Amino acid sequence: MKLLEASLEIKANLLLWIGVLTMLLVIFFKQRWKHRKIYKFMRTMPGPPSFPLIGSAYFALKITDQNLCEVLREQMEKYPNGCYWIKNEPWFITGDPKVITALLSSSQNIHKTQLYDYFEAHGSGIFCANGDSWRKIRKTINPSFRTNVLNSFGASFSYHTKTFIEKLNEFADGEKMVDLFAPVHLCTIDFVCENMMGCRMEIQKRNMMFLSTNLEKSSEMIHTRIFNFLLQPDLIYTLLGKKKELQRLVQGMRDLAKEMIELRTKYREETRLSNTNSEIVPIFMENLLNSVESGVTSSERAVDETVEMFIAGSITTATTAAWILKIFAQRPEIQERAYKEIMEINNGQEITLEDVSKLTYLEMVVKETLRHFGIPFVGRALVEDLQVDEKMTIPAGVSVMPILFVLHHDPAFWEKPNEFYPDHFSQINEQKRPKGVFVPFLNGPRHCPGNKYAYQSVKYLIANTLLHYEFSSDEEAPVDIQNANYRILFMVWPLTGFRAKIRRRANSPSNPQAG
Ligand code: HEM
Repeated sequence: MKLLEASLEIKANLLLWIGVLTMLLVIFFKQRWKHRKIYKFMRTMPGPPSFPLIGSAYFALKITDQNLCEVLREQMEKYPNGCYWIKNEPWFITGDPKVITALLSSSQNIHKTQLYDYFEAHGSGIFCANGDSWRKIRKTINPSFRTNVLNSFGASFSYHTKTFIEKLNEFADGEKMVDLFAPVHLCTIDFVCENMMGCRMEIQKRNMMFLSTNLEKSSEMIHTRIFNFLLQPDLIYTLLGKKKELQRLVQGMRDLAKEMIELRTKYREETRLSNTNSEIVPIFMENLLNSVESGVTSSERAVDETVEMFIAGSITTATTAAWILKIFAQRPEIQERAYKEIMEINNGQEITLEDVSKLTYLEMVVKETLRHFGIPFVGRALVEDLQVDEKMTIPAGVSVMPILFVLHHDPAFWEKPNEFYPDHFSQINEQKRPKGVFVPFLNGPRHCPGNKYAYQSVKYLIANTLLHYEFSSDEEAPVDIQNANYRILFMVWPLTGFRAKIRRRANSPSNPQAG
């Protein structure tokens, strides 16, 4: 009897196991069938070998804070259009202009990949938003970047640049190598606070250095997490105390955002009460507060949007301007040509916002800086099949990572891909180059709305600074720019910092000894 019971139990167990196994197989094959297009695409395209559980993510194990560009470059050389299984997700990593152009011009494939979720530590605003939430906020902010609004920033640029020029005098002994990033960043923060938020916060005069150093640290932590799978689970991140540290670093920016929202709200109320009919320029904060008043945006979300605009508008322009000063210091012939152009505009007097469009050589320098050191890659999760050409369609469900630094160094389009050579952007060379191979601000529906503002503010700051100071360096200019190591903090950063020696020009307009 006991024997019979035992045999029945074994049979029942066996049946149970067969049932479970069949169910798992059904789920597995259903998934494979549902995603058959993805599996087929991933099989047919080249890519590194993939292993159970980790897929092909093992290549990321070599990544440190300082060699990300190098590792990606290595991978791209092996697989220029490469398929990777990363944590069970299909990725297509590419520097191919055809794929990048098709992706950026798609009106449907504008979803950011999951990697952007880590940026929510800074705020859940437009940068990470998708779907309707993104559409609503993008519609709200677009008018803030129209030409008439941008043209109204002249007085603010002039005021804060004068403060910057005064501050730089502290370091202008012509001897010491000084890291220029924080002073430049405080100035671009002052620009953004006044031009985007309508608040003169005097960040430079109040020496609010922590805003720059904290943003540098928090951005570094977020970028490290993106490429370190061990740090990705929330539980581990919290237990290691990193979540708390990030919150602490971001707090100062959130407090500043709240302060600016309060100030601008008060200003709007006072303007309404005083019944003045003066026209209010629709800067970013005006549009945002209108959207809060009409119930489209919540007050909490308005803080997130303010923080994100603060970051997007300040750290990118500061990185670009600081790179340019570093390059001037290492390449006196480029500095001299830019200086000559600036001197010819107003005979050595202040460059105004209207003058900025005449600075064609300086614009070439800005573009060449963005070609080498701009945002190195972006990511989009396809929600619809992406037809690249008659031979290639990337199926929905794949995440695509366009590597802009590979596109921007493709020898097919650049005469001296690895050199700093502003003439890549001479009128003739620009006309020869196909569209879509230089996209530091992307193209299409999700392009950077701040592109014109970025050129305007960087050119304004550099031109007026160069009238007063000359830069030099102890560091040699690298011969092969692309094959060096860099950090990534939104954009590409030098490992040695943005260091240069500063000397006040004898004929500087504010030099008491100037003739
Ligand atoms: C040299 C300076 C800049 C560069 C190279 C740059 C580049 C970019 C790029 C590549 C993106 C797309 C990022 C992605 O999809 O992952 C982007 C987005 C964005 N940028 Fe810029 N940017 C610069 C300056 C600015 C400025 C000055 C502002 C505002 C004042 C700004 C505001 C934004 C915003 C709000 C987004 C998100 C747009 C959206 O998702 O719809 N950027 N930027």
